[in-house]
Amino acid sequence: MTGPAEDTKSQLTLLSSKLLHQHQAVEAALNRHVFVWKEIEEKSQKRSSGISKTPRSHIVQVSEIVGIHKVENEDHTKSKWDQKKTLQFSQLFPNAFTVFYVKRTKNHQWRCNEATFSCSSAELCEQWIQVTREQLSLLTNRPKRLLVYINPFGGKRRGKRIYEEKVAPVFQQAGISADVIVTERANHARDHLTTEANLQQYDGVVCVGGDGMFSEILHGLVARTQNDNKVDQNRPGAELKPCMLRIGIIPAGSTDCICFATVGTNDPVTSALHIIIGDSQPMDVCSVHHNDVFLRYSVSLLGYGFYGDVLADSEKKRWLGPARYDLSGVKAFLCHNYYKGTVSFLPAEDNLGHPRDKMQSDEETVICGKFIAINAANMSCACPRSPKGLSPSAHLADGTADLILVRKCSRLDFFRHLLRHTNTDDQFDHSFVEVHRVKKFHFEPLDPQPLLLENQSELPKKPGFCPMGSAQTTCIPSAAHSSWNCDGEILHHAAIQKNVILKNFFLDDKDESAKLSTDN
Ligand SMILES: CCCCCCCCCCCCC/C=C/[C@@H](O)[C@H](COP(=O)(O)O)NC(C)=O
Ligand SMILES: Nc1ncnc2c1ncn2[C@@H]1O[C@H](COP(=O)(O)OP(=O)(O)O)[C@@H](O)[C@H]1O
Ligand SMILES: [Ca+2]
Repeated sequence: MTGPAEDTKSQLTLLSSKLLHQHQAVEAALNRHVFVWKEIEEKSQKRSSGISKTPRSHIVQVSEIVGIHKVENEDHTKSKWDQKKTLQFSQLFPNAFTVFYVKRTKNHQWRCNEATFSCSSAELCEQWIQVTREQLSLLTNRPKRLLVYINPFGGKRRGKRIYEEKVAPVFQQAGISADVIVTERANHARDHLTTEANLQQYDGVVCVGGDGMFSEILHGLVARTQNDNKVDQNRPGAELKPCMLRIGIIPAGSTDCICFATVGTNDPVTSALHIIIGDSQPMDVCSVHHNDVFLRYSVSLLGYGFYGDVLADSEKKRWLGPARYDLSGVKAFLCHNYYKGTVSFLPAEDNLGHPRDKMQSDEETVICGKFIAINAANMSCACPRSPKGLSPSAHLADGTADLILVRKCSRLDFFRHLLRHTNTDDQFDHSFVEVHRVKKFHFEPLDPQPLLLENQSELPKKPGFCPMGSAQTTCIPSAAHSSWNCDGEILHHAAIQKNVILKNFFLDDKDESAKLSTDN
Protein backbone atom coordinates (compact mmCIF):
# COMPACT_ATOMS: atom_id res chain seq x y z
CA MET A 1 0.00 0.00 0.00
CA THR A 2 2.00 3.01 -1.22
CA GLY A 3 1.59 6.32 -2.97
CA PRO A 4 -0.48 9.38 -2.17
CA ALA A 5 -3.55 8.53 -0.15
CA GLU A 6 -6.70 10.44 0.65
CA ASP A 7 -6.53 12.44 3.86
CA THR A 8 -7.73 15.69 5.34
CA LYS A 9 -6.85 18.77 3.27
CA SER A 10 -4.29 20.08 5.72
CA GLN A 11 -2.56 16.75 6.32
CA LEU A 12 -2.30 15.17 2.93
CA THR A 13 -0.41 11.92 3.28
CA LEU A 14 2.43 11.82 0.81
CA LEU A 15 3.50 8.29 1.52
CA SER A 16 2.27 5.53 3.75
CA SER A 17 3.39 1.93 3.95
CA LYS A 18 4.09 -1.06 6.11
CA LEU A 19 7.76 -1.21 7.02
CA LEU A 20 9.95 -3.14 9.42
CA HIS A 21 11.62 -1.24 12.25
CA GLN A 22 13.73 -3.04 14.88
CA HIS A 23 12.21 -6.40 13.87
CA GLN A 24 8.76 -5.00 14.44
CA ALA A 25 6.17 -4.27 11.77
CA VAL A 26 5.22 -0.60 11.68
CA GLU A 27 2.83 1.56 9.74
CA ALA A 28 4.86 4.53 8.54
CA ALA A 29 3.43 7.70 7.05
CA LEU A 30 4.80 10.99 5.81
CA ASN A 31 2.94 14.24 5.25
CA ARG A 32 4.20 17.81 4.73
CA HIS A 33 4.81 18.30 8.43
CA VAL A 34 5.45 14.99 10.14
CA PHE A 35 6.90 11.54 9.70
CA VAL A 36 5.15 9.00 11.96
CA TRP A 37 5.51 5.31 12.55
CA LYS A 38 3.29 3.15 14.67
CA GLU A 39 3.83 -0.45 15.73
CA ILE A 40 1.38 -2.88 14.23
CA GLU A 41 0.14 -5.42 16.71
CA GLU A 42 0.37 -8.88 15.15
CA LYS A 43 -2.80 -10.88 15.87
CA SER A 44 -0.81 -14.09 16.42
CA GLN A 45 1.36 -12.35 19.01
CA LYS A 46 -1.66 -11.09 20.88
CA ARG A 47 -3.30 -14.50 20.87
CA SER A 48 -0.22 -16.39 22.07
CA SER A 49 0.73 -14.02 24.88
CA GLY A 50 -2.81 -13.21 25.86
CA ILE A 51 -1.64 -9.70 26.81
CA SER A 52 -2.52 -6.73 24.73
CA LYS A 53 0.21 -4.03 24.78
CA THR A 54 -0.52 -0.53 23.55
CA PRO A 55 1.34 -0.22 20.25
CA ARG A 56 4.03 2.45 20.45
CA SER A 57 4.10 5.30 17.99
CA HIS A 58 6.73 7.90 17.14
CA ILE A 59 6.39 11.28 15.56
CA VAL A 60 9.15 13.38 14.01
CA GLN A 61 8.64 16.88 12.60
CA VAL A 62 9.79 17.08 8.98
CA SER A 63 11.49 20.39 9.88
CA GLU A 64 13.63 18.43 12.35
CA ILE A 65 14.73 15.68 9.98
CA VAL A 66 18.46 16.00 9.41
CA GLY A 67 18.64 13.62 6.45
CA ILE A 68 17.57 10.28 5.02
CA HIS A 69 19.97 7.73 3.56
CA LYS A 70 19.88 4.23 2.13
CA VAL A 71 21.64 1.65 4.27
CA GLU A 72 24.62 0.63 2.15
CA ASN A 73 26.55 -2.63 2.35
CA GLU A 74 29.67 -0.74 3.21
CA ASP A 75 30.06 2.38 5.26
CA HIS A 76 33.69 3.33 5.69
CA THR A 77 32.87 6.22 7.98
CA LYS A 78 31.90 3.72 10.69
CA SER A 79 34.08 1.66 13.03
CA LYS A 80 35.07 -1.91 12.02
CA TRP A 81 32.53 -3.34 14.44
CA ASP A 82 29.74 -1.11 13.13
CA GLN A 83 30.74 -1.89 9.52
CA LYS A 84 30.34 -5.60 10.24
CA LYS A 85 26.93 -5.02 11.78
CA THR A 86 25.87 -2.86 8.82
CA LEU A 87 26.96 -5.56 6.39
CA GLN A 88 25.02 -8.24 8.27
CA PHE A 89 22.00 -5.99 8.46
CA SER A 90 22.06 -5.07 4.78
CA GLN A 91 22.37 -8.76 3.81
CA LEU A 92 19.34 -9.56 5.91
CA PHE A 93 17.37 -6.46 4.89
CA PRO A 94 18.71 -5.24 1.55
CA ASN A 95 16.17 -2.43 1.07
CA ALA A 96 16.52 -0.29 4.16
CA PHE A 97 16.81 3.43 4.81
CA THR A 98 17.78 5.44 7.88
CA VAL A 99 16.17 8.68 8.98
CA PHE A 100 18.36 11.02 11.04
CA TYR A 101 16.45 13.50 13.18
CA VAL A 102 16.72 15.93 16.08
CA LYS A 103 16.08 14.57 19.53
CA ARG A 104 15.72 17.04 22.36
CA THR A 105 17.43 15.99 25.59
CA LYS A 106 17.81 17.83 28.86
CA ASN A 107 19.15 21.36 29.37
CA HIS A 108 18.41 22.54 25.82
CA GLN A 109 20.75 19.92 24.39
CA TRP A 110 19.93 18.30 21.08
CA ARG A 111 21.20 15.02 19.71
CA CYS A 112 20.98 13.40 16.28
CA ASN A 113 18.88 10.24 16.59
CA GLU A 114 18.46 7.66 13.87
CA ALA A 115 15.77 5.15 12.97
CA THR A 116 16.20 2.46 10.31
CA PHE A 117 13.33 0.97 8.32
CA SER A 118 13.42 -1.92 5.91
CA CYS A 119 11.08 -2.03 2.93
CA SER A 120 9.57 -4.87 0.94
CA SER A 121 11.21 -3.73 -2.30
CA ALA A 122 14.05 -1.59 -3.61
CA GLU A 123 11.52 0.67 -5.36
CA LEU A 124 9.65 1.37 -2.15
CA CYS A 125 12.91 2.18 -0.37
CA GLU A 126 13.90 4.62 -3.14
CA GLN A 127 10.46 6.19 -3.02
CA TRP A 128 10.71 6.87 0.70
CA ILE A 129 14.12 8.46 0.27
CA GLN A 130 13.08 10.54 -2.71
CA VAL A 131 9.78 11.82 -1.31
CA THR A 132 11.33 12.69 2.05
CA ARG A 133 14.23 14.52 0.37
CA GLU A 134 11.75 16.46 -1.76
CA GLN A 135 10.03 17.67 1.39
CA LEU A 136 13.35 18.65 2.95
CA SER A 137 14.29 20.62 -0.15
CA LEU A 138 11.15 22.74 0.34
CA LEU A 139 12.58 24.03 3.63
CA THR A 140 14.32 27.03 2.12
CA ASN A 141 15.75 28.39 5.36
CA ARG A 142 18.17 25.46 5.52
CA PRO A 143 21.75 26.22 4.49
CA LYS A 144 23.37 24.07 1.79
CA ARG A 145 26.81 25.62 1.50
CA LEU A 146 28.72 26.99 4.46
CA LEU A 147 31.98 28.79 4.99
CA VAL A 148 33.57 27.56 8.21
CA TYR A 149 36.33 29.34 10.15
CA ILE A 150 38.04 27.38 12.91
CA ASN A 151 40.19 29.06 15.55
CA PRO A 152 42.54 26.20 16.53
CA PHE A 153 43.72 28.10 19.61
CA GLY A 154 40.39 29.09 21.18
CA GLY A 155 39.35 27.70 24.59
CA LYS A 156 41.04 24.39 25.26
CA ARG A 157 42.49 24.36 21.73
CA ARG A 158 40.02 21.73 20.63
CA GLY A 159 38.31 23.68 17.83
CA LYS A 160 39.63 21.53 15.00
CA ARG A 161 38.81 18.25 16.70
CA ILE A 162 35.38 19.44 17.78
CA TYR A 163 34.58 20.37 14.20
CA GLU A 164 35.96 17.21 12.62
CA GLU A 165 34.54 14.75 15.13
CA LYS A 166 31.24 16.28 16.20
CA VAL A 167 30.12 18.70 13.53
CA ALA A 168 31.38 17.59 10.11
CA PRO A 169 29.66 14.14 10.34
CA VAL A 170 26.24 15.71 11.04
CA PHE A 171 26.73 18.30 8.28
CA GLN A 172 27.48 15.39 5.97
CA GLN A 173 24.32 13.54 7.00
CA ALA A 174 22.39 16.72 6.21
CA GLY A 175 24.00 17.02 2.77
CA ILE A 176 25.66 20.33 3.65
CA SER A 177 28.90 21.13 1.87
CA ALA A 178 31.40 23.16 3.86
CA ASP A 179 34.59 25.01 2.92
CA VAL A 180 36.78 24.99 5.99
CA ILE A 181 39.47 27.52 6.86
CA VAL A 182 41.60 26.87 9.92
CA THR A 183 42.90 30.29 10.91
CA GLU A 184 46.64 30.84 11.08
CA ARG A 185 46.68 34.09 13.01
CA ALA A 186 44.41 36.50 14.84
CA ASN A 187 42.24 38.47 12.37
CA HIS A 188 42.77 35.91 9.61
CA ALA A 189 39.01 35.23 9.45
CA ARG A 190 38.15 38.93 9.62
CA ASP A 191 40.55 39.86 6.81
CA HIS A 192 39.50 36.93 4.64
CA LEU A 193 35.85 37.88 4.98
CA THR A 194 36.53 41.57 4.40
CA THR A 195 38.59 41.24 1.26
CA GLU A 196 38.80 37.75 -0.20
CA ALA A 197 35.92 35.38 0.45
CA ASN A 198 33.49 34.80 -2.41
CA LEU A 199 30.40 35.19 -0.28
CA GLN A 200 27.92 34.68 -3.10
CA GLN A 201 28.47 30.96 -3.04
CA TYR A 202 27.51 30.50 0.62
CA ASP A 203 24.31 30.41 2.63
CA GLY A 204 26.05 31.16 5.90
CA VAL A 205 29.28 31.51 7.83
CA VAL A 206 30.18 29.23 10.73
CA CYS A 207 32.43 30.31 13.58
CA VAL A 208 34.22 27.53 15.48
CA GLY A 209 35.63 29.34 18.48
CA GLY A 210 34.70 31.65 21.32
CA ASP A 211 33.23 35.12 21.65
CA GLY A 212 36.45 36.73 20.38
CA MET A 213 36.35 34.65 17.23
CA PHE A 214 32.68 35.45 16.74
CA SER A 215 33.49 39.13 17.07
CA GLU A 216 36.15 38.79 14.35
CA ILE A 217 33.67 37.23 11.97
CA LEU A 218 30.99 39.78 12.76
CA HIS A 219 33.44 42.64 12.07
CA GLY A 220 34.57 40.98 8.85
CA LEU A 221 31.03 40.50 7.57
CA VAL A 222 29.87 44.00 8.48
CA ALA A 223 33.00 45.59 6.95
CA ARG A 224 32.63 43.54 3.77
CA THR A 225 28.98 44.45 3.37
CA GLN A 226 29.71 48.14 3.84
CA ASN A 227 32.68 48.04 1.42
CA ASP A 228 30.60 46.26 -1.22
CA ASN A 229 27.91 48.92 -0.82
CA LYS A 230 30.38 51.82 -0.65
CA VAL A 231 29.33 52.76 2.88
CA ASP A 232 32.04 54.13 5.18
CA GLN A 233 31.30 52.47 8.52
CA ASN A 234 33.70 54.84 10.29
CA ARG A 235 31.69 57.91 9.27
CA PRO A 236 29.57 59.09 12.22
CA GLY A 237 25.90 58.45 11.49
CA ALA A 238 26.63 56.23 8.49
CA GLU A 239 23.58 54.20 7.55
CA LEU A 240 24.83 50.64 7.49
CA LYS A 241 23.67 48.08 4.96
CA PRO A 242 22.38 44.74 6.26
CA CYS A 243 24.45 41.60 5.80
CA MET A 244 22.76 38.80 3.94
CA LEU A 245 24.59 35.93 5.59
CA ARG A 246 23.83 34.31 8.89
CA ILE A 247 26.53 33.38 11.38
CA GLY A 248 26.37 30.02 13.12
CA ILE A 249 28.44 29.41 16.26
CA ILE A 250 30.06 26.11 17.17
CA PRO A 251 31.25 26.74 20.73
CA ALA A 252 34.98 26.09 21.10
CA GLY A 253 36.09 29.06 23.18
CA SER A 254 36.55 29.96 26.83
CA THR A 255 33.29 31.68 27.78
CA ASP A 256 31.06 31.03 24.76
CA CYS A 257 28.51 33.44 26.14
CA ILE A 258 27.06 34.41 22.74
CA CYS A 259 26.35 30.77 21.97
CA PHE A 260 25.09 29.92 25.47
CA ALA A 261 22.82 32.96 25.68
CA THR A 262 21.25 32.30 22.26
CA VAL A 263 21.02 28.50 22.22
CA GLY A 264 20.74 27.76 25.94
CA THR A 265 23.80 25.53 26.07
CA ASN A 266 27.37 25.44 24.77
CA ASP A 267 27.29 22.11 23.01
CA PRO A 268 28.79 21.68 19.51
CA VAL A 269 26.31 19.02 18.33
CA THR A 270 23.32 21.09 19.47
CA SER A 271 24.69 24.10 17.57
CA ALA A 272 25.35 22.01 14.45
CA LEU A 273 21.75 20.76 14.51
CA HIS A 274 20.36 24.30 14.92
CA ILE A 275 22.43 25.34 11.91
CA ILE A 276 21.25 22.35 9.84
CA ILE A 277 17.55 22.90 10.41
CA GLY A 278 17.99 26.59 9.59
CA ASP A 279 17.14 28.09 12.97
CA SER A 280 17.93 31.75 13.33
CA GLN A 281 18.05 34.19 16.19
CA PRO A 282 18.32 37.92 15.55
CA MET A 283 20.31 39.96 18.04
CA ASP A 284 21.31 43.54 18.77
CA VAL A 285 24.70 44.80 17.73
CA CYS A 286 25.99 47.98 19.38
CA SER A 287 28.61 50.31 18.05
CA VAL A 288 31.21 51.69 20.43
CA HIS A 289 32.78 55.11 19.82
CA HIS A 290 35.49 57.23 21.38
CA ASN A 291 35.20 60.98 20.72
CA ASP A 292 32.68 60.17 18.00
CA VAL A 293 35.18 57.89 16.30
CA PHE A 294 33.97 54.33 15.74
CA LEU A 295 35.98 51.70 17.62
CA ARG A 296 34.18 48.35 17.50
CA TYR A 297 30.87 46.55 17.56
CA SER A 298 29.69 44.68 20.62
CA VAL A 299 27.03 41.99 20.97
CA SER A 300 27.39 40.57 24.47
CA LEU A 301 29.22 42.38 27.27
CA LEU A 302 30.83 45.78 27.29
CA GLY A 303 32.37 46.01 30.75
CA TYR A 304 34.58 48.58 32.48
CA GLY A 305 36.26 48.12 35.84
CA PHE A 306 35.99 44.54 37.10
CA TYR A 307 35.48 42.75 33.76
CA GLY A 308 37.95 45.05 31.99
CA ASP A 309 40.59 44.27 34.60
CA VAL A 310 39.86 40.54 34.49
CA LEU A 311 40.28 40.51 30.72
CA ALA A 312 43.42 42.65 30.67
CA ASP A 313 45.10 40.38 33.20
CA SER A 314 43.85 37.17 31.59
CA GLU A 315 45.35 38.03 28.18
CA LYS A 316 48.80 37.39 29.67
CA LYS A 317 47.67 33.95 30.82
CA ARG A 318 46.23 32.68 27.54
CA TRP A 319 48.31 29.51 27.82
CA LEU A 320 46.10 28.55 30.79
CA GLY A 321 43.05 28.25 28.55
CA PRO A 322 39.62 29.01 30.03
CA ALA A 323 41.03 28.76 33.59
CA ARG A 324 42.80 32.10 33.00
CA TYR A 325 39.53 33.87 33.70
CA ASP A 326 39.20 32.18 37.11
CA LEU A 327 42.71 33.17 38.11
CA SER A 328 42.38 36.74 36.83
CA GLY A 329 38.93 36.90 38.39
CA VAL A 330 40.32 36.12 41.82
CA LYS A 331 43.14 38.63 41.27
CA ALA A 332 40.78 41.42 40.19
CA PHE A 333 38.52 40.59 43.12
CA LEU A 334 41.43 40.89 45.56
CA CYS A 335 42.63 44.15 43.92
CA HIS A 336 39.13 45.51 44.55
CA ASN A 337 39.68 48.51 42.29
CA TYR A 338 37.11 51.21 41.82
CA TYR A 339 37.02 53.94 39.19
CA LYS A 340 35.64 57.45 39.32
CA GLY A 341 33.64 58.78 36.46
CA THR A 342 30.35 59.92 35.02
CA VAL A 343 27.86 57.70 33.27
CA SER A 344 25.11 59.28 31.23
CA PHE A 345 22.49 57.28 29.43
CA LEU A 346 19.27 57.43 27.50
CA PRO A 347 16.70 55.10 29.05
CA ALA A 348 14.68 52.85 26.77
CA GLU A 349 11.01 53.68 26.32
CA ASP A 350 8.70 52.28 28.96
CA ASN A 351 7.11 49.77 26.65
CA LEU A 352 10.45 48.03 26.20
CA GLY A 353 10.37 47.17 29.88
CA HIS A 354 12.93 47.51 32.57
CA PRO A 355 15.20 44.82 34.01
CA ARG A 356 13.48 45.38 37.37
CA ASP A 357 10.22 46.76 36.05
CA LYS A 358 10.68 50.24 37.44
CA MET A 359 9.30 53.24 35.64
CA GLN A 360 11.82 55.12 33.55
CA SER A 361 11.93 58.75 32.50
CA ASP A 362 12.69 59.77 28.93
CA GLU A 363 15.47 62.24 29.66
CA GLU A 364 19.04 61.65 29.71
CA THR A 365 20.16 60.51 33.14
CA VAL A 366 23.58 61.41 34.56
CA ILE A 367 25.24 59.52 37.40
CA CYS A 368 28.60 60.45 38.93
CA GLY A 369 30.35 58.11 41.29
CA LYS A 370 32.94 55.55 42.17
CA PHE A 371 32.29 52.32 40.33
CA ILE A 372 33.68 48.84 40.80
CA ALA A 373 32.04 47.73 37.57
CA ILE A 374 30.09 49.28 34.72
CA ASN A 375 28.56 46.56 32.59
CA ALA A 376 26.42 46.98 29.52
CA ALA A 377 24.78 43.62 28.83
CA ASN A 378 23.36 43.50 25.34
CA MET A 379 22.00 40.02 26.01
CA SER A 380 21.73 37.98 29.18
CA CYS A 381 25.44 37.02 28.94
CA ALA A 382 24.55 33.60 30.31
CA CYS A 383 27.46 31.18 30.23
CA PRO A 384 28.45 28.03 32.15
CA ARG A 385 29.95 30.18 34.95
CA SER A 386 26.69 32.07 35.31
CA PRO A 387 23.77 30.10 33.82
CA LYS A 388 21.30 32.97 34.12
CA GLY A 389 23.84 35.60 33.13
CA LEU A 390 24.82 39.12 34.05
CA SER A 391 21.34 40.42 33.28
CA PRO A 392 18.92 37.50 33.17
CA SER A 393 16.06 39.36 31.51
CA ALA A 394 18.05 41.30 28.89
CA HIS A 395 16.51 40.85 25.46
CA LEU A 396 18.31 39.57 22.40
CA ALA A 397 16.90 41.84 19.74
CA ASP A 398 15.05 44.81 21.20
CA GLY A 399 17.46 47.65 20.47
CA THR A 400 18.39 48.04 24.13
CA ALA A 401 21.12 47.00 26.54
CA ASP A 402 20.99 46.62 30.32
CA LEU A 403 23.41 49.00 32.02
CA ILE A 404 24.53 47.60 35.38
CA LEU A 405 26.34 49.98 37.72
CA VAL A 406 28.13 48.47 40.70
CA ARG A 407 29.24 51.24 43.03
CA LYS A 408 32.12 51.14 45.47
CA CYS A 409 31.27 48.71 48.27
CA SER A 410 33.06 46.38 50.66
CA ARG A 411 34.82 43.28 49.33
CA LEU A 412 32.33 41.13 51.16
CA ASP A 413 29.40 42.90 49.55
CA PHE A 414 30.97 42.62 46.10
CA PHE A 415 31.56 38.92 46.75
CA ARG A 416 27.89 38.51 47.68
CA HIS A 417 26.93 40.28 44.48
CA LEU A 418 29.20 38.04 42.36
CA LEU A 419 28.00 34.90 44.09
CA ARG A 420 24.42 35.70 43.15
CA HIS A 421 25.39 35.28 39.47
CA THR A 422 25.81 31.61 40.17
CA ASN A 423 22.53 30.96 42.00
CA THR A 424 18.91 32.05 41.73
CA ASP A 425 19.22 35.09 44.01
CA ASP A 426 18.73 38.55 42.51
CA GLN A 427 22.17 40.09 41.90
CA PHE A 428 20.60 43.53 41.48
CA ASP A 429 19.03 43.50 44.94
CA HIS A 430 21.86 45.36 46.66
CA SER A 431 21.97 49.02 47.67
CA PHE A 432 25.21 49.51 45.69
CA VAL A 433 23.88 48.02 42.44
CA GLU A 434 21.55 49.70 39.99
CA VAL A 435 20.41 48.61 36.58
CA HIS A 436 18.83 50.51 33.71
CA ARG A 437 17.56 49.44 30.33
CA VAL A 438 19.17 51.89 27.91
CA LYS A 439 19.31 52.82 24.26
CA LYS A 440 22.71 54.39 24.54
CA PHE A 441 25.18 55.49 27.16
CA HIS A 442 28.34 57.48 27.60
CA PHE A 443 31.14 57.08 30.12
CA GLU A 444 33.66 59.77 31.02
CA PRO A 445 36.40 58.96 33.55
CA LEU A 446 36.92 61.64 36.17
CA ASP A 447 40.60 62.16 35.44
CA PRO A 448 41.75 62.75 31.90
CA GLN A 449 42.90 59.71 29.97
CA PRO A 450 46.53 59.00 30.91
CA LEU A 451 49.14 57.87 28.46
CA LEU A 452 48.73 54.18 27.80
CA LEU A 453 51.27 52.25 29.73
CA GLU A 454 52.20 49.41 27.45
CA ASN A 455 52.28 48.51 23.81
CA GLN A 456 51.49 51.99 22.62
CA SER A 457 52.96 51.07 19.29
CA GLU A 458 50.03 48.70 18.81
CA LEU A 459 47.45 51.39 19.15
CA PRO A 460 45.46 52.21 16.04
CA LYS A 461 47.31 54.31 13.54
CA LYS A 462 44.26 54.46 11.35
CA PRO A 463 41.63 56.60 13.01
CA GLY A 464 38.59 54.73 14.10
CA PHE A 465 39.79 51.21 14.41
CA CYS A 466 41.31 49.39 17.30
CA PRO A 467 43.14 46.37 15.95
CA MET A 468 41.65 43.17 17.27
CA GLY A 469 43.72 40.62 19.11
CA SER A 470 46.53 43.09 19.75
CA ALA A 471 45.35 44.41 23.07
CA GLN A 472 47.58 44.13 26.11
CA THR A 473 47.42 46.36 29.12
CA THR A 474 48.19 45.62 32.72
CA CYS A 475 45.77 45.22 35.57
CA ILE A 476 47.28 47.83 37.84
CA PRO A 477 45.97 48.01 41.36
CA SER A 478 44.56 51.47 42.07
CA ALA A 479 45.12 52.84 38.54
CA ALA A 480 42.83 55.75 37.70
CA HIS A 481 41.51 54.00 34.62
CA SER A 482 40.43 50.55 33.73
CA SER A 483 39.93 49.38 30.15
CA TRP A 484 36.80 48.17 28.42
CA ASN A 485 36.09 44.52 27.86
CA CYS A 486 34.24 44.47 24.55
CA ASP A 487 33.04 40.90 23.88
CA GLY A 488 36.37 39.68 25.23
CA GLU A 489 38.54 42.20 23.35
CA ILE A 490 40.30 45.03 25.18
CA LEU A 491 39.53 48.62 24.28
CA HIS A 492 42.24 50.99 25.44
CA HIS A 493 40.05 54.05 25.62
CA ALA A 494 38.41 54.73 28.97
CA ALA A 495 35.90 57.28 27.72
CA ILE A 496 33.37 55.77 25.38
CA GLN A 497 29.94 56.18 23.94
CA LYS A 498 27.94 53.13 23.15
CA ASN A 499 24.89 53.14 20.95
CA VAL A 500 22.65 50.21 20.36
CA ILE A 501 22.49 51.10 16.70
CA LEU A 502 22.28 47.91 14.80
CA LYS A 503 19.01 46.34 15.63
CA ASN A 504 18.06 42.81 14.81
CA PHE A 505 21.19 42.13 12.91
CA PHE A 506 22.78 38.70 12.85
CA LEU A 507 22.19 35.08 12.32
CA ASP A 508 19.17 35.79 10.25
CA ASP A 509 18.80 35.51 6.54
CA LYS A 510 17.11 37.50 3.89
CA ASP A 511 14.03 38.45 5.88
CA GLU A 512 13.08 41.65 7.62
CA SER A 513 14.78 40.84 10.90
CA ALA A 514 18.18 41.15 9.25
CA LYS A 515 17.84 44.89 8.78
CA LEU A 516 20.33 47.22 10.36
CA SER A 517 18.44 50.20 11.60
CA THR A 518 20.25 53.18 12.98
CA ASP A 519 18.57 53.95 16.15
CA ASN A 520 20.60 56.75 17.66
C1 LIG B 1 32.22 33.83 43.58
C2 LIG B 1 32.12 33.35 42.21
C3 LIG B 1 31.81 34.44 41.29
C4 LIG B 1 31.53 34.00 39.90
C5 LIG B 1 30.98 35.15 39.13
C6 LIG B 1 30.62 34.73 37.77
C7 LIG B 1 30.10 35.84 36.93
C8 LIG B 1 30.34 35.45 35.50
C9 LIG B 1 29.73 36.39 34.53
C10 LIG B 1 30.43 36.20 33.24
C11 LIG B 1 29.91 37.10 32.20
C12 LIG B 1 30.71 36.88 30.98
C13 LIG B 1 30.31 37.75 29.85
C14 LIG B 1 31.04 37.30 28.64
C15 LIG B 1 32.15 37.84 28.22
C16 LIG B 1 32.89 37.28 27.02
O1 LIG B 1 32.58 38.03 25.89
C17 LIG B 1 34.38 37.33 27.29
C18 LIG B 1 35.17 36.71 26.15
O2 LIG B 1 34.85 35.37 25.99
P1 LIG B 1 35.81 34.35 25.15
O3 LIG B 1 37.05 34.16 25.95
O4 LIG B 1 36.14 35.00 23.83
O5 LIG B 1 35.02 33.10 24.98
N1 LIG B 1 34.67 36.63 28.51
C19 LIG B 1 35.07 37.27 29.61
C20 LIG B 1 35.23 36.45 30.85
O6 LIG B 1 35.29 38.44 29.65
N1 LIG C 1 45.06 31.10 14.41
C1 LIG C 1 45.00 32.00 15.40
N2 LIG C 1 46.09 32.26 16.15
C2 LIG C 1 46.03 33.15 17.17
N3 LIG C 1 44.90 33.84 17.52
C3 LIG C 1 43.79 33.60 16.81
C4 LIG C 1 43.78 32.68 15.72
N4 LIG C 1 42.52 32.65 15.21
C5 LIG C 1 41.80 33.52 15.93
N5 LIG C 1 42.54 34.10 16.90
C6 LIG C 1 42.16 35.09 17.92
O1 LIG C 1 42.02 34.42 19.17
C7 LIG C 1 41.24 35.21 20.03
C8 LIG C 1 40.42 34.37 20.97
O2 LIG C 1 39.61 33.52 20.26
P1 LIG C 1 38.35 32.77 20.83
O3 LIG C 1 37.99 31.77 19.78
O4 LIG C 1 37.33 33.75 21.20
O5 LIG C 1 38.90 31.98 22.08
P2 LIG C 1 38.74 32.25 23.65
O6 LIG C 1 37.30 32.07 23.96
O7 LIG C 1 39.58 31.20 24.28
O8 LIG C 1 39.19 33.62 23.94
C9 LIG C 1 40.37 36.06 19.14
O9 LIG C 1 40.63 37.39 19.44
C10 LIG C 1 40.82 35.73 17.72
O10 LIG C 1 40.97 36.92 16.99
CA1 LIG D 1 19.38 43.74 23.75
